[in-house]
Amino acid sequence: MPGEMDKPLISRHLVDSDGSLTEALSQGPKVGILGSGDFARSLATRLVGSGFGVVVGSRNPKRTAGLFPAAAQVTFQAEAVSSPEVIFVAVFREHYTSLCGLSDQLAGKILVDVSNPTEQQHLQHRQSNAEYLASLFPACTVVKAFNVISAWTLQAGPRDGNRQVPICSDQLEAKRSVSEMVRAMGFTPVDMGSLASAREVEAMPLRLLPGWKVPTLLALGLFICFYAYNFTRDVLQPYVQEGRNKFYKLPVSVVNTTLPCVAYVLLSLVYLPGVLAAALQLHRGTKYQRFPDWLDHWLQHRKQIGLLSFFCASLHALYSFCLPLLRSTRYDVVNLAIKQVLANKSHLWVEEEVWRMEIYLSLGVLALGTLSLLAVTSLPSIANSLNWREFSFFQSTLGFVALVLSTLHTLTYGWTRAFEESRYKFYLPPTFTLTLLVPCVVILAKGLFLLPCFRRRLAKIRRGWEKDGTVKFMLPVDHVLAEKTSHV
Ligand SMILES: Cc1cc2nc3c(=O)[nH]c(=O)nc-3n(C[C@H](O)[C@H](O)[C@H](O)COP(=O)(O)OP(=O)(O)OC[C@H]3O[C@@H](n4cnc5c(N)ncnc54)[C@H](O)[C@@H]3O)c2cc1C
Ligand SMILES: NC(=O)C1=CN([C@@H]2O[C@H](COP(=O)(O)OP(=O)(O)OC[C@H]3O[C@@H](n4cnc5c(N)ncnc54)[C@H](OP(=O)(O)O)[C@@H]3O)[C@@H](O)[C@H]2O)C=CC1
Ligand code: HEM
Ligand SMILES: [Cu+2]
Ligand SMILES: [Fe+3]
Repeated sequence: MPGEMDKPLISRHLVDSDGSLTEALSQGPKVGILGSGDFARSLATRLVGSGFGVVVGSRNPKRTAGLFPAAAQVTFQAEAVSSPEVIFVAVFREHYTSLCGLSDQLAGKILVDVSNPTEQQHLQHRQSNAEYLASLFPACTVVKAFNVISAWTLQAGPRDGNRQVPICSDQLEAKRSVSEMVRAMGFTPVDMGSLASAREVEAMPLRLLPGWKVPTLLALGLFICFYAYNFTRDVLQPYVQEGRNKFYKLPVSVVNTTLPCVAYVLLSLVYLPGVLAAALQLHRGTKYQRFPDWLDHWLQHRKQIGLLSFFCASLHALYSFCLPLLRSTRYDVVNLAIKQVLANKSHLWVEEEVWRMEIYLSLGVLALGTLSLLAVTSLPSIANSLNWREFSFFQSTLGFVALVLSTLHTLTYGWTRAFEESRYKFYLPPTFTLTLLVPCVVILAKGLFLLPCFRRRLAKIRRGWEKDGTVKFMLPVDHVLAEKTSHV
């Protein structure tokens, strides 16, 4: 649509000194909106605020006019669609057919489909809402846009909501015009290709934190298992075997021996797939073979698993700082002091215990500090400012350091407890011993891969070297060429 659409959609001149927007708007090309609901109102507000001329088409303009900004014109649908080239269809899919009476006036115009299907509709319809609209108005060009932006973000502006607006259409020109509008409204257009991808764009708002489901279920599962184990050892066993009531431990103490174990196991599960991947590449002698699906999926969920580990470790640190505040801790301290006095002992000081505590707490703090660096670098705005070597340094190298520090923290906390019979309750070993297996495998394997023979081979493989040397690619056999070159 040359001419009208060539002009920038938004007239760049500033509004008049008296701030009256209406004159400014009359010059810029008008934008039409069909529908007068929540989305239409927010869209009109944003468009007016971005300097566009807006005309709203409603079945009942009298009733709805008062809801729109003064600068927007609210009239009947037929009148609203006569002049604008771009018209937003802010009605639900089930009401598209009610617009068919406007087909003649709409012919040749750009219709922007902003609709979202419900989960159930999305599964029920094979055709996306946008493609359905295009089938009802074959003389129009349909562009899918703005469906992932809520009416609130549209109204408030992109500062506190999602800024990206996925756009798709079969007509490049139409996509360009709408992209310009998107930018003028302060959002960022993301080209999603042809209208065939409208279904994928309509699925976006239906997803809830993709990629977090499996890691969250894993963390929850680990928490339940470790909590049950600690409850059995720390509460049930004293109750059953010694008649001592330790149920008061449930809210804090048992949680603070469960959370660290979850954090620590999750952290090791972040680095285990990398080790398995490296072992596979060494074994196959190439990087040009896909990892098995389960490993691929695991590698793609490391960020979520890592952040959940950091979350649990942070809660564990907070709980640990609260331990001295517990009433039970105070009673224990006073009772211990009385016992000391009654036993006529003055000086309670176990050098080894003092050192043990000093060391494992300090290691815990260092481990958490290192993990927070990883958490910070996984924020998109920070990650985008790092090159892949810097990102890998933080995520891979520092991540491994955090794993080693957490292991030392756990070992020094455990100290010799794993070898003291009294620590076994119902014959169950101290909880920290269960957490050590996976991290130690990862640390040993990573240590192994640092040996020059493995490190050099891995580096070669990652630069494209292959074990059996020949890189298999076949040139088309050309007999004449073969003839000519055979006696070279
Ligand atoms: C708090 C926290 C936040 C995290 N945030 C993120 C995040 O934002 N994004 C993220 O991805 N992870 C994140 N992680 C997970 C983890 O830190 C990273 O995935 C890290 O890169 C894993 O490093 P690695 O050494 O295990 O494996 P990698 O260095 O990723 O390598 C894994 C395997 O892939 C193969 N490989 C690696 N490089 C190459 C190459 N150049 N060519 C061919 N094959 C190669 C090798 O087999 C290697 O062993 C986070 C973890 C934590 C604890
Ligand atoms: N609300 C939001 O945050 C978002 C909404 N959207 C999409 O925007 C579109 C509109 O949503 P929303 O504004 O919330 O919905 P509303 O119900 O608030 O408004 C829909 C409008 O459609 C018109 N309409 C209602 N019933 C009929 C009918 N039977 N026949 C013809 N037209 C009818 C009405 O306008 P009138 O009476 O003036 O003709 C009504 O104002 C939907 O497709 C939605 O998926 C997309 C992203 C976010
Ligand atoms: C500021 C940081 C930290 C502090 C102050 C801290 C403190 C503590 C304390 C006080 C205990 C003993 C808990 C109890 O018996 O009640 C403990 C145990 C433990 N901590 Fe930490 N810790 C920190 C960070 C971490 C991190 C980052 C990890 C691993 C990701 C971790 C993993 C563990 C484990 C596995 C145990 C043993 C739990 C058990 O088996 O009972 N800690 N820590
Ligand atoms: Cu649908
Ligand atoms: Fe997944």
